[in-house]
Amino acid sequence: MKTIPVTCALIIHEGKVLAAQRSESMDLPGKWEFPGGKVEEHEDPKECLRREIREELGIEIIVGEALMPSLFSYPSRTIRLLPFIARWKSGEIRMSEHSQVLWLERNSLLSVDWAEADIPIVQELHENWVKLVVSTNAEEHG
Ligand SMILES: Nc1nc2c([nH]c(=O)n2[C@@H]2O[C@H](COP(=O)(O)OP(=O)(O)OP(=O)(O)O)[C@@H](O)[C@H]2O)c(=O)[nH]1
Repeated sequence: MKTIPVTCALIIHEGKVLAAQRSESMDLPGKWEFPGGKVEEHEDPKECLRREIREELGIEIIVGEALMPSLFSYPSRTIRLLPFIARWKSGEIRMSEHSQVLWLERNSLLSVDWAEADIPIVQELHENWVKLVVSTNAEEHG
């Protein structure tokens, strides 16, 4: 089976990370994820992520460091999830696909029901919170 590349954004703002809940009309309904989506043919992953976030949340982001990809097989498909640290650049969040979003702190990061493919990424973020979140937050405040 073909592996599907999927980008996702760990959007850091005010020392928190944005998590989005998949709605009933999506697959994995009710599961939490980092927003993003499938990379189109010949598309640059960072460009894909900026496009997906614009479509799903209506905001512009600055895409930064790539984290370790997560390869995961669901019963019907195998995905390679490509996570990137990102910052909120402009716009107001308007959800077009998700049922809700939450800004999570380190101590609430493990409390939501993550999509299985996201778990290694969530763990990496939890372990490296200071490096990944606190330093991104410092950049945000220049
Ligand atoms: N965006 C995103 N998708 C994820 C994550 N974790 C995870 O397992 N997935 C899975 O990756 C696949 C692609 O996600 P998607 O539905 O957001 O992609 P898309 O918007 O391009 O899809 P579509 O245009 O086919 O509707 C889905 O099967 C989704 O369940 C995640 O953190 N972010």
